[in-house]
Amino acid sequence: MDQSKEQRILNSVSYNAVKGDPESVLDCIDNYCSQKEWAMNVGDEKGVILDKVVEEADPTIALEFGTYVGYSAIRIARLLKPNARLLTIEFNPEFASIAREIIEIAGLSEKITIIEGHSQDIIPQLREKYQVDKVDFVFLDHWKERYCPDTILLEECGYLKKGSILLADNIVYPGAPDFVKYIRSHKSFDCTNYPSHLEYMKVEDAMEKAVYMG
Ligand SMILES: Cn1cnc(CNC(=O)c2cc(-c3ccc(F)cc3)cc(O)c2O)c1
Ligand SMILES: [Mg+2]
Repeated sequence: MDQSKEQRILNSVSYNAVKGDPESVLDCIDNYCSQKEWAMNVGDEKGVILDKVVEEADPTIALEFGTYVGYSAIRIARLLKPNARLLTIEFNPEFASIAREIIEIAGLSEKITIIEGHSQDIIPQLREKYQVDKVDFVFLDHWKERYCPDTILLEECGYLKKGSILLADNIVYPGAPDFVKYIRSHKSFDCTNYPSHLEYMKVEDAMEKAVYMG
């Protein structure tokens, strides 16, 4: 059977990246996806915005929706302090298994837990099953129509604390209009928009940061 695009990305990382070096894994994926096959990684341009917000948050517990092949999980985890960890949720089992291998090549398997399943099912389990009390940083990069309901669910489950930082990808393209309307009109969130471009393309996109004010 023909290999998937995601399998071809793994092949490229496995062949070209330096084992244990997250930067070389990121560079390999960015080179492959800008020169060979486009893929929906946050990419190098929006990746710099992600880096800056992660450094601002300096999270102990980080949460990601939409692992895909693990590019943003590596971007986040490479910046985490020694005892900090990232939980990343992916519904597609093929993506999750490719991400597990790419994260292993980056040498970040100890800092990253991949949880397979649908976000709305997993969020209520984070406290009991994954010992999560509060989340310090959340990266939303999964199905765009899930951004809003999952943010509401995080708040309802009590995982957000004063200063928790949410960062959402693809605010312009593919877009998440209900999330933007909700978060910008919610009194407990302080929002900032970061104009950028769709990964590996000259198409306009943006990221939205929302700080929970308690
Ligand atoms: C199937 N699936 C598993 N995870 C997801 C969630 N991610 C996205 O949907 C997503 C899509 C695009 C995109 C797709 C087509 C296009 F023409 C332009 C942009 C870009 C992104 O950065 C994304 O995060 C979808
Ligand atoms: Mg995205």
